[in-house]
Amino acid sequence: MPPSTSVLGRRAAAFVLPYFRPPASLTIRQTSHRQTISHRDLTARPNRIRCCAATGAPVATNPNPPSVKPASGVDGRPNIIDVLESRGLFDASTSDPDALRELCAKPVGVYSGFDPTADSLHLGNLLAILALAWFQRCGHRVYALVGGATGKIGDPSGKSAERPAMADETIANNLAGIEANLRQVLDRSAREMKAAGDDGIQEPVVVNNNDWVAPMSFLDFLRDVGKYARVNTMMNKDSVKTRLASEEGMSFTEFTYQLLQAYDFMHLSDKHDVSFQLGGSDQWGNITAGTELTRKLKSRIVHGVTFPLLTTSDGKKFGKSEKGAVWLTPDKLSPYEFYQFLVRTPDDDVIPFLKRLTFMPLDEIDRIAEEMQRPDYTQNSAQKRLAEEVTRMVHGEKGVVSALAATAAAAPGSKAVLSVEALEAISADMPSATMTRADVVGGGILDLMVQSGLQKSKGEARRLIKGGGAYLNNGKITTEKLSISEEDLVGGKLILLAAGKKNKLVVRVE
Ligand SMILES: Nc1ncnc2c1ncn2[C@@H]1O[C@H](COP(=O)(O)OP(=O)(O)OP(=O)(O)O)[C@@H](O)[C@H]1O
Ligand SMILES: N[C@@H](Cc1ccc(O)cc1)C(=O)O
Repeated sequence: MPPSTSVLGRRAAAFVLPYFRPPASLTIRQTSHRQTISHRDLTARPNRIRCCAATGAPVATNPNPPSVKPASGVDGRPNIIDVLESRGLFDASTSDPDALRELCAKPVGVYSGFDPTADSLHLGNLLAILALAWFQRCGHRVYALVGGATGKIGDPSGKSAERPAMADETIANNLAGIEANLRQVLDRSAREMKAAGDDGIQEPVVVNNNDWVAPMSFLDFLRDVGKYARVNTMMNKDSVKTRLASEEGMSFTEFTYQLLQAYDFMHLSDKHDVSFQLGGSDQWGNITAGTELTRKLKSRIVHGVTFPLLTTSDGKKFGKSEKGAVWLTPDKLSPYEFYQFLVRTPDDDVIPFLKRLTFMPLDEIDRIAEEMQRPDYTQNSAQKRLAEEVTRMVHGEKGVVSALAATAAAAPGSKAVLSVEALEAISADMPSATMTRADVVGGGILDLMVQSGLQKSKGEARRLIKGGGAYLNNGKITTEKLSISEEDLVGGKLILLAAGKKNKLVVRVE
Protein backbone atom coordinates (compact mmCIF):
# COMPACT_ATOMS: atom_id res chain seq x y z
CA MET A 1 0.00 0.00 0.00
CA PRO A 2 1.50 3.36 -0.92
CA PRO A 3 2.22 5.83 1.83
CA SER A 4 -0.43 8.35 2.62
CA THR A 5 0.35 11.43 0.58
CA SER A 6 -2.50 13.77 1.18
CA VAL A 7 -2.66 16.46 3.79
CA LEU A 8 -5.47 18.80 4.40
CA GLY A 9 -5.36 22.18 5.93
CA ARG A 10 -2.12 23.41 7.41
CA ARG A 11 0.02 23.64 4.31
CA ALA A 12 -3.05 24.93 2.54
CA ALA A 13 -3.62 27.57 5.19
CA ALA A 14 -3.76 30.21 2.50
CA PHE A 15 -6.75 28.42 1.00
CA VAL A 16 -8.55 27.16 4.10
CA LEU A 17 -8.91 29.48 7.05
CA PRO A 18 -8.39 27.30 10.15
CA TYR A 19 -11.07 29.07 12.15
CA PHE A 20 -13.57 29.19 9.31
CA ARG A 21 -16.79 27.66 10.58
CA PRO A 22 -19.38 27.67 7.83
CA PRO A 23 -22.94 28.39 8.92
CA ALA A 24 -25.24 25.36 9.14
CA SER A 25 -26.34 26.00 5.60
CA LEU A 26 -24.98 28.38 3.05
CA THR A 27 -25.38 29.09 -0.62
CA ILE A 28 -22.40 28.88 -2.90
CA ARG A 29 -22.34 30.27 -6.40
CA GLN A 30 -21.22 27.84 -9.06
CA THR A 31 -20.57 28.67 -12.69
CA SER A 32 -24.09 28.15 -13.90
CA HIS A 33 -26.38 27.33 -11.01
CA ARG A 34 -26.92 27.83 -7.32
CA GLN A 35 -26.43 24.89 -4.98
CA THR A 36 -27.12 24.72 -1.27
CA ILE A 37 -24.79 22.59 0.80
CA SER A 38 -24.89 21.85 4.48
CA HIS A 39 -22.05 22.19 6.98
CA ARG A 40 -21.87 18.38 7.10
CA ASP A 41 -21.43 18.21 3.32
CA LEU A 42 -18.76 20.85 3.44
CA THR A 43 -16.64 18.92 5.89
CA ALA A 44 -17.30 15.61 4.15
CA ARG A 45 -16.46 16.78 0.62
CA PRO A 46 -12.70 16.58 0.17
CA ASN A 47 -12.79 19.72 -1.94
CA ARG A 48 -9.88 21.45 -0.31
CA ILE A 49 -6.31 21.56 -1.53
CA ARG A 50 -4.26 18.47 -0.67
CA CYS A 51 -0.49 18.34 -0.49
CA CYS A 52 2.21 15.70 -0.36
CA ALA A 53 2.96 14.87 3.30
CA ALA A 54 6.72 14.93 2.77
CA THR A 55 7.15 18.07 0.68
CA GLY A 56 3.94 20.01 1.12
CA ALA A 57 3.54 20.21 -2.66
CA PRO A 58 -0.05 20.01 -3.88
CA VAL A 59 -1.12 16.60 -5.21
CA ALA A 60 -3.92 15.89 -7.63
CA THR A 61 -7.44 16.16 -6.24
CA ASN A 62 -10.57 14.90 -7.87
CA PRO A 63 -12.63 18.01 -8.66
CA ASN A 64 -15.86 16.00 -8.40
CA PRO A 65 -15.25 13.52 -5.60
CA PRO A 66 -17.93 10.93 -4.93
CA SER A 67 -19.97 11.92 -1.92
CA VAL A 68 -18.82 9.80 1.00
CA LYS A 69 -21.32 8.34 3.41
CA PRO A 70 -20.14 9.33 6.87
CA ALA A 71 -18.94 6.38 8.91
CA SER A 72 -20.35 6.03 12.40
CA GLY A 73 -18.14 5.49 15.42
CA VAL A 74 -17.17 2.60 17.70
CA ASP A 75 -20.17 0.60 18.98
CA GLY A 76 -22.69 3.30 18.13
CA ARG A 77 -20.66 6.13 19.64
CA PRO A 78 -20.08 9.28 17.56
CA ASN A 79 -17.22 9.19 15.10
CA ILE A 80 -14.22 10.97 16.61
CA ILE A 81 -13.37 12.83 13.38
CA ASP A 82 -16.87 14.34 13.30
CA VAL A 83 -16.50 15.29 16.95
CA LEU A 84 -13.13 16.99 16.43
CA GLU A 85 -14.40 18.86 13.36
CA SER A 86 -17.62 20.03 14.94
CA ARG A 87 -15.89 21.31 18.08
CA GLY A 88 -13.15 23.28 16.33
CA LEU A 89 -10.50 20.72 17.28
CA PHE A 90 -9.48 19.73 13.76
CA ASP A 91 -6.89 21.69 11.85
CA ALA A 92 -5.02 19.27 9.58
CA SER A 93 -4.44 15.58 9.03
CA THR A 94 -1.85 13.55 7.18
CA SER A 95 -4.58 11.49 5.49
CA ASP A 96 -7.96 12.26 4.00
CA PRO A 97 -10.43 12.97 6.83
CA ASP A 98 -12.97 10.62 5.23
CA ALA A 99 -10.44 7.79 5.25
CA LEU A 100 -9.76 8.58 8.92
CA ARG A 101 -13.49 8.54 9.60
CA GLU A 102 -13.65 5.00 8.18
CA LEU A 103 -10.67 3.89 10.27
CA CYS A 104 -12.17 5.38 13.43
CA ALA A 105 -15.33 3.33 13.06
CA LYS A 106 -13.25 0.71 14.95
CA PRO A 107 -11.16 1.25 18.09
CA VAL A 108 -7.73 2.75 17.36
CA GLY A 109 -4.74 3.61 19.55
CA VAL A 110 -3.91 7.32 19.79
CA TYR A 111 -1.23 9.32 21.58
CA SER A 112 -0.21 12.87 22.30
CA GLY A 113 2.99 14.00 24.00
CA PHE A 114 3.82 16.61 26.66
CA ASP A 115 7.33 17.74 27.47
CA PRO A 116 8.29 18.44 31.11
CA THR A 117 9.37 22.04 30.47
CA ALA A 118 7.49 23.18 33.61
CA ASP A 119 5.97 21.44 36.64
CA SER A 120 2.44 22.08 35.36
CA LEU A 121 0.55 22.07 32.10
CA HIS A 122 -1.48 25.13 31.07
CA LEU A 123 -4.78 26.05 29.46
CA GLY A 124 -3.34 25.66 25.92
CA ASN A 125 -2.26 22.09 26.71
CA LEU A 126 -5.76 21.37 27.96
CA LEU A 127 -6.82 21.30 24.32
CA ALA A 128 -4.47 18.36 23.68
CA ILE A 129 -5.77 16.58 26.79
CA LEU A 130 -9.36 17.19 25.70
CA ALA A 131 -8.68 15.93 22.20
CA LEU A 132 -7.31 12.73 23.80
CA ALA A 133 -10.33 12.56 26.11
CA TRP A 134 -12.67 12.83 23.13
CA PHE A 135 -10.91 9.84 21.51
CA GLN A 136 -11.37 8.01 24.80
CA ARG A 137 -15.07 8.95 24.95
CA CYS A 138 -15.50 7.74 21.38
CA GLY A 139 -14.25 4.27 22.35
CA HIS A 140 -10.52 4.45 21.47
CA ARG A 141 -7.36 3.55 23.41
CA VAL A 142 -5.57 6.63 24.68
CA TYR A 143 -1.88 7.09 25.52
CA ALA A 144 -0.60 10.28 27.12
CA LEU A 145 3.16 10.47 26.66
CA VAL A 146 5.37 12.42 29.03
CA GLY A 147 8.70 13.40 27.54
CA GLY A 148 11.33 12.25 30.02
CA ALA A 149 13.71 11.88 27.07
CA THR A 150 12.52 14.67 24.76
CA GLY A 151 12.49 17.07 27.74
CA LYS A 152 16.29 16.65 27.89
CA ILE A 153 16.60 17.80 24.28
CA GLY A 154 14.02 20.61 23.90
CA ASP A 155 11.50 21.01 21.08
CA PRO A 156 12.53 23.88 18.78
CA SER A 157 8.96 24.13 17.33
CA GLY A 158 7.74 27.69 17.58
CA LYS A 159 10.75 28.79 19.63
CA SER A 160 12.99 31.59 18.42
CA ALA A 161 15.92 30.62 20.68
CA GLU A 162 17.57 27.47 22.04
CA ARG A 163 15.94 26.18 25.24
CA PRO A 164 18.18 26.10 28.32
CA ALA A 165 19.14 22.57 29.46
CA MET A 166 17.28 21.34 32.55
CA ALA A 167 18.77 19.45 35.50
CA ASP A 168 17.61 15.84 35.91
CA GLU A 169 15.89 16.64 39.24
CA THR A 170 13.95 19.47 37.60
CA ILE A 171 12.82 17.14 34.83
CA ALA A 172 11.74 14.49 37.37
CA ASN A 173 9.78 17.06 39.38
CA ASN A 174 8.14 18.46 36.23
CA LEU A 175 7.21 14.97 35.00
CA ALA A 176 5.35 14.28 38.25
CA GLY A 177 3.48 17.59 37.97
CA ILE A 178 2.31 17.12 34.39
CA GLU A 179 1.37 13.48 34.94
CA ALA A 180 -0.90 14.63 37.78
CA ASN A 181 -2.55 17.18 35.42
CA LEU A 182 -3.06 14.53 32.73
CA ARG A 183 -4.55 12.03 35.16
CA GLN A 184 -6.85 14.59 36.74
CA VAL A 185 -8.61 15.31 33.44
CA LEU A 186 -8.41 11.92 31.69
CA ASP A 187 -9.26 9.77 34.72
CA ARG A 188 -12.12 12.07 35.61
CA SER A 189 -13.47 11.90 32.06
CA ALA A 190 -13.30 8.08 32.11
CA ARG A 191 -15.08 8.00 35.50
CA GLU A 192 -17.81 10.31 34.22
CA MET A 193 -18.44 8.16 31.16
CA LYS A 194 -18.54 4.98 33.24
CA ALA A 195 -20.94 6.60 35.70
CA ALA A 196 -23.13 7.49 32.71
CA GLY A 197 -23.25 3.78 31.86
CA ASP A 198 -20.53 3.47 29.19
CA ASP A 199 -18.57 0.41 30.37
CA GLY A 200 -16.49 0.25 27.20
CA ILE A 201 -14.37 3.26 28.16
CA GLN A 202 -10.69 2.37 28.51
CA GLU A 203 -8.46 3.83 31.20
CA PRO A 204 -5.84 6.23 29.80
CA VAL A 205 -2.25 4.94 29.80
CA VAL A 206 0.58 7.32 30.72
CA VAL A 207 3.94 6.40 29.15
CA ASN A 208 7.36 8.03 29.46
CA ASN A 209 9.59 8.04 26.38
CA ASN A 210 12.68 7.86 28.57
CA ASP A 211 11.77 4.18 29.09
CA TRP A 212 12.57 3.29 25.49
CA VAL A 213 14.97 6.08 24.47
CA ALA A 214 17.40 5.95 27.42
CA PRO A 215 18.38 2.26 26.93
CA MET A 216 19.30 2.91 23.28
CA SER A 217 22.95 3.74 22.56
CA PHE A 218 23.96 6.68 20.37
CA LEU A 219 25.41 4.26 17.82
CA ASP A 220 22.20 2.21 17.74
CA PHE A 221 20.20 5.38 17.25
CA LEU A 222 22.35 6.53 14.33
CA ARG A 223 22.28 3.11 12.73
CA ASP A 224 18.62 2.21 13.33
CA VAL A 225 16.92 5.58 13.11
CA GLY A 226 19.23 8.28 11.72
CA LYS A 227 19.98 6.18 8.67
CA TYR A 228 16.37 6.49 7.55
CA ALA A 229 15.98 10.22 8.07
CA ARG A 230 16.83 12.55 5.18
CA VAL A 231 18.65 15.70 6.27
CA ASN A 232 17.03 17.79 3.53
CA THR A 233 13.55 16.77 4.71
CA MET A 234 14.55 17.58 8.30
CA MET A 235 15.88 20.98 7.20
CA ASN A 236 12.57 21.72 5.50
CA LYS A 237 10.58 21.64 8.75
CA ASP A 238 9.34 25.05 9.86
CA SER A 239 10.92 24.58 13.29
CA VAL A 240 14.35 24.19 11.68
CA LYS A 241 14.00 26.73 8.86
CA THR A 242 13.12 29.63 11.17
CA ARG A 243 15.97 28.86 13.52
CA LEU A 244 18.54 28.44 10.76
CA ALA A 245 17.58 31.91 9.55
CA SER A 246 18.38 33.37 12.99
CA GLU A 247 21.80 34.65 14.01
CA GLU A 248 22.14 32.08 16.80
CA GLY A 249 21.33 29.17 14.47
CA MET A 250 20.46 25.83 16.04
CA SER A 251 22.32 23.18 18.01
CA PHE A 252 22.69 19.66 16.66
CA THR A 253 20.80 18.54 19.79
CA GLU A 254 17.62 20.47 19.00
CA PHE A 255 17.96 19.59 15.31
CA THR A 256 17.59 15.92 16.27
CA TYR A 257 14.42 16.54 18.32
CA GLN A 258 12.07 15.67 15.45
CA LEU A 259 13.77 12.27 15.10
CA LEU A 260 13.18 11.46 18.76
CA GLN A 261 9.49 12.33 18.48
CA ALA A 262 9.35 10.34 15.23
CA TYR A 263 10.90 7.37 17.00
CA ASP A 264 8.25 7.60 19.75
CA PHE A 265 5.46 7.32 17.18
CA MET A 266 7.14 4.34 15.57
CA HIS A 267 7.76 2.70 18.96
CA LEU A 268 4.17 3.18 20.14
CA SER A 269 2.83 1.94 16.82
CA ASP A 270 5.04 -1.15 17.09
CA LYS A 271 4.53 -1.98 20.76
CA HIS A 272 1.03 -0.68 21.49
CA ASP A 273 -0.62 -0.60 18.07
CA VAL A 274 -0.96 3.18 18.21
CA SER A 275 -1.90 4.52 14.79
CA PHE A 276 -2.76 8.17 15.51
CA GLN A 277 -0.76 11.05 16.95
CA LEU A 278 -2.49 14.25 18.04
CA GLY A 279 -0.90 17.61 18.62
CA GLY A 280 -1.32 21.35 18.26
CA SER A 281 -0.66 22.75 14.80
CA ASP A 282 2.88 23.66 15.94
CA GLN A 283 3.60 19.92 16.11
CA TRP A 284 2.97 19.28 12.41
CA GLY A 285 6.65 18.87 11.45
CA ASN A 286 7.37 16.44 14.31
CA ILE A 287 4.23 14.42 13.66
CA THR A 288 4.94 14.01 9.93
CA ALA A 289 8.53 12.99 10.81
CA GLY A 290 6.89 10.12 12.75
CA THR A 291 4.49 9.07 10.01
CA GLU A 292 7.41 8.95 7.55
CA LEU A 293 9.77 7.04 9.84
CA THR A 294 7.11 4.45 10.70
CA ARG A 295 6.34 3.95 7.03
CA LYS A 296 10.01 3.54 6.15
CA LEU A 297 11.04 1.30 9.03
CA LYS A 298 7.90 -0.67 9.69
CA SER A 299 6.03 -0.35 6.37
CA ARG A 300 3.06 0.80 8.42
CA ILE A 301 0.78 3.77 7.72
CA VAL A 302 0.11 5.85 10.81
CA HIS A 303 -1.78 9.13 10.91
CA GLY A 304 -1.34 12.59 12.35
CA VAL A 305 -4.13 14.96 13.35
CA THR A 306 -3.54 18.49 14.54
CA PHE A 307 -5.85 21.01 16.19
CA PRO A 308 -5.63 24.81 16.01
CA LEU A 309 -3.70 26.44 18.83
CA LEU A 310 -5.62 28.22 21.54
CA THR A 311 -4.69 31.87 21.36
CA THR A 312 -5.44 34.94 23.45
CA SER A 313 -7.76 37.53 21.92
CA ASP A 314 -4.66 39.41 20.70
CA GLY A 315 -3.52 36.30 18.83
CA LYS A 316 -0.79 35.03 21.19
CA LYS A 317 -0.47 31.29 21.83
CA PHE A 318 -1.28 30.19 25.38
CA GLY A 319 1.97 28.57 26.46
CA LYS A 320 4.05 27.66 29.49
CA SER A 321 7.00 29.71 28.48
CA GLU A 322 4.76 32.73 27.93
CA LYS A 323 4.28 35.31 30.69
CA GLY A 324 1.15 34.91 32.77
CA ALA A 325 0.57 31.25 31.85
CA VAL A 326 -2.82 29.91 32.91
CA TRP A 327 -1.50 26.95 34.92
CA LEU A 328 -3.55 23.82 35.66
CA THR A 329 -1.77 23.07 38.98
CA PRO A 330 -3.54 24.74 41.94
CA ASP A 331 -0.23 25.54 43.70
CA LYS A 332 0.73 27.72 40.73
CA LEU A 333 -2.68 29.27 40.07
CA SER A 334 -5.52 28.90 42.56
CA PRO A 335 -8.86 27.50 41.34
CA TYR A 336 -10.27 30.99 42.04
CA GLU A 337 -7.73 32.72 39.78
CA PHE A 338 -8.22 30.01 37.13
CA TYR A 339 -11.99 30.53 37.32
CA GLN A 340 -11.58 34.32 37.19
CA PHE A 341 -9.39 34.09 34.10
CA LEU A 342 -12.15 32.19 32.28
CA VAL A 343 -14.89 34.53 33.53
CA ARG A 344 -13.00 37.33 31.76
CA THR A 345 -13.20 35.55 28.36
CA PRO A 346 -14.32 38.08 25.72
CA ASP A 347 -17.86 37.56 24.37
CA ASP A 348 -16.49 36.69 20.92
CA ASP A 349 -14.40 33.82 22.31
CA VAL A 350 -16.84 32.28 24.76
CA ILE A 351 -18.79 30.03 22.35
CA PRO A 352 -15.67 28.65 20.59
CA PHE A 353 -14.10 28.09 24.04
CA LEU A 354 -17.21 26.21 25.26
CA LYS A 355 -16.88 23.94 22.22
CA ARG A 356 -13.15 23.41 22.53
CA LEU A 357 -12.61 23.36 26.30
CA THR A 358 -15.65 21.53 27.65
CA PHE A 359 -17.57 18.29 27.07
CA MET A 360 -20.90 20.15 26.96
CA PRO A 361 -23.25 18.89 24.22
CA LEU A 362 -23.19 21.11 21.14
CA ASP A 363 -26.95 21.75 21.16
CA GLU A 364 -26.64 23.15 24.68
CA ILE A 365 -23.82 25.42 23.51
CA ASP A 366 -25.94 26.52 20.54
CA ARG A 367 -28.73 27.42 22.96
CA ILE A 368 -26.32 29.57 24.97
CA ALA A 369 -25.21 31.26 21.74
CA GLU A 370 -28.86 32.07 20.98
CA GLU A 371 -29.46 33.36 24.52
CA MET A 372 -26.47 35.69 24.14
CA GLN A 373 -28.28 37.43 21.27
CA ARG A 374 -31.44 38.10 23.30
CA PRO A 375 -32.07 41.50 24.92
CA ASP A 376 -32.79 39.87 28.30
CA TYR A 377 -29.46 37.97 28.34
CA THR A 378 -27.67 38.35 31.71
CA GLN A 379 -24.22 39.63 30.84
CA ASN A 380 -21.36 37.19 31.46
CA SER A 381 -23.54 34.17 32.24
CA ALA A 382 -22.01 32.21 29.31
CA GLN A 383 -18.54 33.03 30.71
CA LYS A 384 -19.62 31.84 34.17
CA ARG A 385 -20.78 28.54 32.72
CA LEU A 386 -17.50 28.15 30.82
CA ALA A 387 -15.47 28.97 33.94
CA GLU A 388 -17.44 26.52 36.06
CA GLU A 389 -17.18 23.64 33.56
CA VAL A 390 -13.45 24.03 32.96
CA THR A 391 -12.63 24.61 36.64
CA ARG A 392 -14.54 21.44 37.54
CA MET A 393 -12.64 19.46 34.90
CA VAL A 394 -9.25 20.70 36.08
CA HIS A 395 -9.75 21.21 39.85
CA GLY A 396 -12.68 18.91 40.60
CA GLU A 397 -15.88 19.75 42.49
CA LYS A 398 -13.86 21.06 45.48
CA GLY A 399 -12.08 23.50 43.21
CA VAL A 400 -15.38 24.86 41.85
CA VAL A 401 -16.77 25.26 45.36
CA SER A 402 -13.67 27.16 46.54
CA ALA A 403 -13.60 29.32 43.37
CA LEU A 404 -17.27 30.23 43.79
CA ALA A 405 -16.85 30.94 47.52
CA ALA A 406 -13.88 33.21 46.84
CA THR A 407 -15.74 34.92 43.99
CA ALA A 408 -18.68 35.59 46.31
CA ALA A 409 -16.34 36.92 49.01
CA ALA A 410 -14.59 39.24 46.57
CA ALA A 411 -17.79 40.57 44.96
CA PRO A 412 -18.34 44.31 45.48
CA GLY A 413 -20.51 44.82 48.56
CA SER A 414 -20.42 41.10 49.38
CA LYS A 415 -21.82 39.96 52.71
CA ALA A 416 -20.35 36.46 52.30
CA VAL A 417 -18.92 34.86 55.42
CA LEU A 418 -15.18 34.56 54.88
CA SER A 419 -13.11 31.38 55.09
CA VAL A 420 -9.29 31.33 55.14
CA GLU A 421 -9.29 29.51 51.78
CA ALA A 422 -11.54 32.10 50.16
CA LEU A 423 -9.52 34.96 51.60
CA GLU A 424 -6.18 33.39 50.61
CA ALA A 425 -7.54 32.88 47.10
CA ILE A 426 -8.79 36.41 46.59
CA SER A 427 -5.73 37.98 48.20
CA ALA A 428 -3.77 37.11 45.04
CA ASP A 429 -6.13 39.35 43.08
CA MET A 430 -6.14 42.42 45.33
CA PRO A 431 -3.69 44.65 47.19
CA SER A 432 -2.41 43.30 50.48
CA ALA A 433 -0.43 44.58 53.45
CA THR A 434 1.59 42.66 56.01
CA MET A 435 1.47 43.84 59.66
CA THR A 436 2.68 42.46 62.99
CA ARG A 437 0.20 40.93 65.44
CA ALA A 438 1.28 43.50 68.05
CA ASP A 439 0.31 46.35 65.71
CA VAL A 440 -3.08 44.86 64.88
CA VAL A 441 -4.58 43.00 67.86
CA GLY A 442 -5.80 45.41 70.53
CA GLY A 443 -5.29 48.38 68.18
CA GLY A 444 -8.03 50.66 66.87
CA ILE A 445 -9.75 50.39 63.51
CA LEU A 446 -8.63 53.88 62.46
CA ASP A 447 -4.95 52.93 62.94
CA LEU A 448 -5.47 49.71 61.02
CA MET A 449 -7.14 51.48 58.11
CA VAL A 450 -4.30 53.97 57.82
CA GLN A 451 -1.30 51.72 58.54
CA SER A 452 -2.50 49.10 56.08
CA GLY A 453 -2.74 51.76 53.38
CA LEU A 454 -6.52 51.51 52.90
CA GLN A 455 -6.91 55.22 53.79
CA LYS A 456 -4.42 58.08 53.70
CA SER A 457 -5.34 59.62 57.08
CA LYS A 458 -7.42 59.00 60.18
CA GLY A 459 -9.66 61.89 59.12
CA GLU A 460 -10.45 60.15 55.83
CA ALA A 461 -11.01 56.83 57.65
CA ARG A 462 -13.36 58.53 60.13
CA ARG A 463 -15.41 60.10 57.29
CA LEU A 464 -15.64 56.74 55.51
CA ILE A 465 -16.96 54.99 58.64
CA LYS A 466 -19.48 57.79 59.26
CA GLY A 467 -20.69 57.55 55.64
CA GLY A 468 -21.23 53.80 56.08
CA GLY A 469 -18.61 52.85 53.47
CA ALA A 470 -16.06 51.00 55.64
CA TYR A 471 -16.08 47.21 55.97
CA LEU A 472 -14.21 44.69 58.12
CA ASN A 473 -14.44 41.08 56.87
CA ASN A 474 -17.49 42.04 54.76
CA GLY A 475 -19.34 43.50 57.78
CA LYS A 476 -20.10 47.25 57.98
CA ILE A 477 -17.96 49.12 60.55
CA THR A 478 -20.39 51.15 62.62
CA THR A 479 -18.04 52.88 65.07
CA GLU A 480 -14.62 54.45 64.83
CA LYS A 481 -13.95 53.21 68.38
CA LEU A 482 -13.84 49.58 67.25
CA SER A 483 -10.82 47.73 68.56
CA ILE A 484 -9.44 44.69 66.73
CA SER A 485 -9.50 41.38 68.58
CA GLU A 486 -8.14 37.89 67.84
CA GLU A 487 -11.64 36.89 66.65
CA ASP A 488 -11.39 39.39 63.82
CA LEU A 489 -8.47 37.48 62.32
CA VAL A 490 -9.82 34.95 59.79
CA GLY A 491 -7.94 31.71 60.34
CA GLY A 492 -5.89 33.61 62.93
CA LYS A 493 -3.98 35.52 60.24
CA LEU A 494 -6.08 37.46 57.70
CA ILE A 495 -8.36 40.50 57.69
CA LEU A 496 -10.34 41.84 54.74
CA LEU A 497 -10.81 45.63 54.79
CA ALA A 498 -12.89 47.53 52.26
CA ALA A 499 -13.45 51.19 51.43
CA GLY A 500 -16.70 51.21 49.51
CA LYS A 501 -17.95 48.20 47.58
CA LYS A 502 -14.98 47.67 45.30
CA ASN A 503 -11.85 48.95 46.99
CA LYS A 504 -10.67 45.91 49.01
CA LEU A 505 -7.42 45.10 50.76
CA VAL A 506 -6.18 42.01 52.61
CA VAL A 507 -4.13 42.43 55.79
CA ARG A 508 -1.79 39.54 56.57
CA VAL A 509 -0.99 39.37 60.25
CA GLU A 510 2.34 37.80 61.21
N1 LIG B 1 -1.91 27.28 23.07
C1 LIG B 1 -2.05 26.02 22.74
N2 LIG B 1 -3.16 25.62 22.10
C2 LIG B 1 -3.33 24.32 21.77
N3 LIG B 1 -2.44 23.36 22.00
C3 LIG B 1 -1.30 23.72 22.62
C4 LIG B 1 -1.04 25.05 23.03
N4 LIG B 1 0.16 25.09 23.62
C5 LIG B 1 0.65 23.83 23.57
N5 LIG B 1 -0.22 23.01 22.97
C6 LIG B 1 -0.08 21.59 22.67
O1 LIG B 1 0.16 20.87 23.86
C7 LIG B 1 1.02 19.77 23.58
C8 LIG B 1 2.19 19.79 24.52
O2 LIG B 1 2.95 20.96 24.29
P1 LIG B 1 4.14 21.43 25.19
O3 LIG B 1 4.28 20.54 26.35
O4 LIG B 1 5.36 21.64 24.41
O5 LIG B 1 3.60 22.87 25.62
P2 LIG B 1 4.02 24.31 25.25
O6 LIG B 1 3.12 25.19 25.96
O7 LIG B 1 4.06 24.45 23.76
O8 LIG B 1 5.44 24.43 25.91
P3 LIG B 1 6.50 25.51 25.62
O9 LIG B 1 5.85 26.85 25.78
O10 LIG B 1 7.57 25.21 26.62
O11 LIG B 1 6.88 25.21 24.21
C9 LIG B 1 1.39 19.91 22.10
O12 LIG B 1 0.53 19.11 21.32
C10 LIG B 1 1.15 21.35 21.80
O13 LIG B 1 0.84 21.59 20.43
N1 LIG C 1 7.11 17.92 21.07
C1 LIG C 1 5.94 18.00 21.89
C2 LIG C 1 5.94 17.02 23.03
C3 LIG C 1 6.08 15.60 22.55
C4 LIG C 1 7.17 14.84 22.93
C5 LIG C 1 7.33 13.53 22.48
C6 LIG C 1 6.38 13.01 21.61
O1 LIG C 1 6.53 11.71 21.14
C7 LIG C 1 5.27 13.75 21.23
C8 LIG C 1 5.15 15.06 21.69
C9 LIG C 1 5.84 19.43 22.41
O2 LIG C 1 6.82 20.00 22.76
O3 LIG C 1 4.79 19.97 22.48
